[in-house]
Amino acid sequence: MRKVTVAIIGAGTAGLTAYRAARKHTDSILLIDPGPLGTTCARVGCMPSKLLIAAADTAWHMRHADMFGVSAADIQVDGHKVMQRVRRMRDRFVGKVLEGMESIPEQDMLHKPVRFISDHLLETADGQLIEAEKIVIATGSRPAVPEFLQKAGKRLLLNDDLFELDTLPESVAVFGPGVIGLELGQALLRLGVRVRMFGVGGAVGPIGDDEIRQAAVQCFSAEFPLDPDAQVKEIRETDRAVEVTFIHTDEKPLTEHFDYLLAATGRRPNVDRLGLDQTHLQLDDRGVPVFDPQTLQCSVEHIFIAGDANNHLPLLHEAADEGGIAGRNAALLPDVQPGDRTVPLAVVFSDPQIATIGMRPANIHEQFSGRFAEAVYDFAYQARAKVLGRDRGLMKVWAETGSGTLLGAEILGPDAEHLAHLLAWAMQQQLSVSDLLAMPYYHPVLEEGLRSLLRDLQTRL
Ligand SMILES: Cc1cc2nc3c(=O)[nH]c(=O)nc-3n(C[C@H](O)[C@H](O)[C@H](O)COP(=O)(O)OP(=O)(O)OC[C@H]3O[C@@H](n4cnc5c(N)ncnc54)[C@H](O)[C@@H]3O)c2cc1C
Ligand SMILES: NC(=O)c1ccc[n+]([C@@H]2O[C@H](COP(=O)([O-])OP(=O)(O)OC[C@H]3O[C@@H](n4cnc5c(N)ncnc54)[C@H](O)[C@@H]3O)[C@@H](O)[C@H]2O)c1
Repeated sequence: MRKVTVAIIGAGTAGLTAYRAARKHTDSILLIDPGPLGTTCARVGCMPSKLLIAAADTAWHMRHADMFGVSAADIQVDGHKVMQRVRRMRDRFVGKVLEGMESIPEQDMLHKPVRFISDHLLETADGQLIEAEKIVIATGSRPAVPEFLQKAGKRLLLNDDLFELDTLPESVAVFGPGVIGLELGQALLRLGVRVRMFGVGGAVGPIGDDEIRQAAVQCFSAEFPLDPDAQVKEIRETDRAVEVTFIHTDEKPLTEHFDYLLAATGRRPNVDRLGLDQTHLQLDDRGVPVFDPQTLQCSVEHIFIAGDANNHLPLLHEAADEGGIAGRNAALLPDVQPGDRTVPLAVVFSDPQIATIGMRPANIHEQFSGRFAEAVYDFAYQARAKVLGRDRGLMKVWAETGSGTLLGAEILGPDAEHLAHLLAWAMQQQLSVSDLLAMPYYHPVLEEGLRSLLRDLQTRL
């Protein structure tokens, strides 16, 4: 039996940062992962999706060049070349991660999946035992595919599969207008793929505010058929397609055929195959260990959980931050300290982009009832957005009455990624509306739209 001070299960973003943080305090450490290595973000997540979107944006701008009096005639999208670049660049990003892992001594790694057989004991499939004083779970997540979508058979695509396609398909039915569905579905559409998007319950992306959600539905459905609350009657795999029967706007059933069905219906943490029932860990109703988001410590004091595995904030920068906190706390147990968590920030790389910053609207309504004000801004009136031909979307900011402290914001609009950072950084510094209004604003820039919103918000405080 191998005995170690710290075992880290999963060598993705969270696991690797946990390893580096723990390694500062102990040499007795084991990083366990059967692979494929290289992180979800670089292999099948953030990076290949952004590469596909970059190609799609280029095609879209060329197609819309006419509005500026510029003609880009005969635009061709070469599906093979698009996918080749996605994979070539993706492989570089993965290569960088693997290169970074070369500094990890081979004796610190175990390339096998493990399960718990007790609070301190892990076992590989071939019976190898590892006794660990402290354990960090960092096993990530995988797509959650509802049973009825499985009827698409071999025409069912997950994000992992999409990037392996040799060329672009002719048509794709996208299930789930969440973050992945919007990003990949819109990118495919802009590359010339026929896309129809189906949702449930009306949700679009991570948007919490109803007015912004409705604006998003309007915006996206002007570009492709999107039903955020679809009634899908049947999914069937045929010899040459996947057949989707759904209730159309005229209340009649309609059947359409697609090359593929892309399931983007959410992700589930990889904790169900870890043998957690063999431990004393307290689990929530989804089977995820209950944990403290500040320290990442679970109910069994020597076990920590970081990254997508805890399903708290399944984003790259959060996985990295959590890995660092969990690795440090595991190594130094019982000296467990709350780590620095940053203001919540999420960006969807659709067009228009979507961003959520700080507290969610529902929480603001609950926790600041009668003590907050909000203001909304329509990008249709924004000079810079009009110049760029990208004047679609809404932005909302919430602030506490009296103090004027910024509480949260949601943006559907051009370059939301940058405005979102500005707001997140301001919130992290606990700036107020008047603090932000005292900042310089150039002309003509998108930030002037934020200033108009803040002036309006100031009058409501
Ligand atoms: C299509 C897509 C696009 C995305 N885009 C963005 C984006 O633009 N921005 C952003 O912030 N986030 C994005 N994300 C989310 C981001 O990729 C994840 O939040 C992040 O990669 C999670 O890191 P992690 O370390 O928790 O998991 P991972 O990187 O998945 O690492 C988990 C590791 O655990 C290993 N493992 C699993 N089970 C076991 C076991 N039993 N034993 C040992 N090892 C095991 C796996 O092999 C894997 O290496 C995207 C995700 C997807 C799917
Ligand atoms: N830009 C980014 O930061 C980025 C990009 C991609 C993924 N991610 C991360 O990955 C996570 C997972 O992304 P995701 O898009 O899979 O999940 P998600 O939770 O964002 O969206 C899932 C969507 O599927 C819908 N849905 C569920 N069941 C359905 C069904 N049967 N039919 C139709 N629709 C259904 C949900 O209502 C929701 O709108 C995100 O929450 C995010 O944390 C981040």
